[in-house]
Amino acid sequence: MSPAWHARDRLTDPAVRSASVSATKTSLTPPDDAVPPVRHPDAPAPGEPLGAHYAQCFGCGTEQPHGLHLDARAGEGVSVTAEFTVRPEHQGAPGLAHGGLLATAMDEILGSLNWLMHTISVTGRLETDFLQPVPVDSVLHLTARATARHGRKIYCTATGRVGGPDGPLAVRADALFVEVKVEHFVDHGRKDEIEAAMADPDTVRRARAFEVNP
Ligand SMILES: CCCCCCCC(=O)SCCNC(=O)CCNC(=O)[C@H](O)C(C)(C)COP(=O)(O)OP(=O)(O)OC[C@H]1O[C@@H](n2cnc3c(N)ncnc32)[C@H](O)[C@@H]1OP(=O)(O)O
Repeated sequence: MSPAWHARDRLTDPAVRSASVSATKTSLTPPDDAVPPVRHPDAPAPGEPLGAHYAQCFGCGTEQPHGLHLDARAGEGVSVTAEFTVRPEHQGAPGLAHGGLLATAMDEILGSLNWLMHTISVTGRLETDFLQPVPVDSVLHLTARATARHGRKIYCTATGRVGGPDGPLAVRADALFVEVKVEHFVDHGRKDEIEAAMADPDTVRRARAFEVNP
C-alpha cells in the first residue's frame, strides 16, 4: 500500500482534503442562521450517568446481551462522554475492531446528546473518519457535543481516543440528527416491542417529558 494512504498522510492529501471540504459544505454544515444548542435546565449534571434510553438498545441497553453497553455521562455544556471497551466479538480483521461497529459506537454517543437537550432525535446522516486501527481490548474514550441547531436539525460531532481522554485520535464523526415526536417510534416500530416499551412507565414518562420545550 502506498505510504500516501497512511492515515495521517490522508488528511494532508489534497484530493482527500478537497473531497472532505466539499462534503462539509453540504448537509453537515450548519446554515448561517443556525443557533447554538441549549442545555436543558433539567439535564443531568456533569459527570452524572445518563442511563439507557431503551433496555434492548444495541448501543446502550443493559438487557441487550449482544450490545455495546455504552454508559454515557453528561459533560459540560451540550456534551457527553463514554468509555467503550473493544471486545473480541467486535472484530473485523484479526485482533482489530470492525469499522461499522466503531461507527455504531459514534452513533450511540451522538444520540446520547438528546439527554442534554431533552430532545428526541434520530440520526439522519453520519459521517465517520477512521484514523487508526483500534485493537481488541482497547478502551475508546468517546466524546460528543452538539454544535448547532436549525429547526429540527441538530448538528453534532464526536471523537474516539484510544487509552485515555487525551490519547491518540482513532475515530471521528460528524452527524446530523433530526428531531422527531414519540410517534415516530410508534408509527415505525414493531408492535410487540412497542407494546412492551409502552408498558414501562419510566420509558413513557421520560419520552413525553422530552417533548416539552424548556
Ligand atoms: C431516542 C434516541 C435513540 C438514539 C439511538 C442512536 C441514534 C440512531 O441510531 S437513530 C436510528 C437511525 N436513524 C433512523 O432510523 C432515521 C430514519 N430516517 C427517518 O426516519 C427520516 O428520514 C428522518 C426523521 C431522519 C427525516 O424525515 P422527516 O421527519 O420527514 O424530515 P424531513 O422533512 O425529510 O427533514 C427535516 C430536515 O432534515 C434534513 N434531513 C433529513 N434527512 C437528512 C439527511 N440524511 N441528510 C441531511 N439532511 C437531512 C432535511 O433536509 C430537512 O431540512 P430543512 O428543515 O432544512 O428542510
